[in-house]
Amino acid sequence: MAVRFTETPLKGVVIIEPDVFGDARGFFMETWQKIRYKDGGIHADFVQDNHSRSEKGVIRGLHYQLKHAQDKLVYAVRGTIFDVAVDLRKGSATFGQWTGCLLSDENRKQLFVPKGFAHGFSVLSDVADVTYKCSDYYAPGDEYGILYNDPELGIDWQVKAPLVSDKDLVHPCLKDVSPGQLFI
Ligand SMILES: Cc1cn([C@H]2C[C@H](O)[C@@H](COP(=O)(O)OP(=O)(O)O[C@H]3O[C@H](C)C(=O)[C@H](O)[C@H]3O)O2)c(=O)[nH]c1=O
Repeated sequence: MAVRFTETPLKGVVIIEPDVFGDARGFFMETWQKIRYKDGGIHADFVQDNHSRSEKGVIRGLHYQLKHAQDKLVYAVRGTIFDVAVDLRKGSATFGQWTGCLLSDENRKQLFVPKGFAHGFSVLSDVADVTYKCSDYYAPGDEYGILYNDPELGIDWQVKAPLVSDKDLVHPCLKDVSPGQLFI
C-alpha cells in the first residue's frame, strides 16, 4: 500500500490517507514522514505540534496567521471532526470558497491546510482529540479570524447549537476584512 494524497477543489488543500497496519493487537501507522509527504507534494517544514480536546458541538475557528502563517497537517486522534479550510489568497480563483473533510479515528484521514487559508473544525463525536503539525511557531499577536457562520461562506458545520469561544464569536465576516489582512 502507499500513502494516498487527494487534491480538493481548493488547490493546495490535500486529503491524506496514511497506511494503517492492523493486527490482532490493534494498529500502527506513520502519521507523518518527511520524504514520503514531500513526494506527495507536502513540502512544509513543521516546527510545532498542537493537540486540542473538544466536546461535541464545539467549533474552533476560523483562524489564520499572517506574518507567521502556518501550513497545518490536521489529524483526529480520537473522535470525529469536520475540518474546514477557507481560501483567503487574494487573486485565487477559489478565493472565499471553503472545503471540508471528515477526519476521524475511523477513517484516519489527515487534511493538509497550507498558508493562505483560514482553518477551523467542528466536533461531531462526544469528544475529539485533534493534533496538528504547524510550519511556524505560535505568535499570539499574529492571530486573525473569520466569523465561523459568515453567511457568505455558508459553511455547513454539521452541528446544532455550536459551542464557540467568545473570541470566535466576534471575528469579522470575510467581506469586512481589510485587504491588508488577507494573503498576497
Ligand atoms: C493556537 C495556540 C494556542 N495556545 C494557547 C493560547 C490559549 O491560552 C490556549 C487556547 O488557544 P485558542 O483558544 O486560540 O485555541 P484554538 O481556538 O484551538 O485555536 C486554534 O484553532 C484553530 C483550529 C487553528 O487552526 C489554530 O491552530 C488555532 O488558532 O492555548 C498556545 O499556547 N499555542 C498555540 O499554538
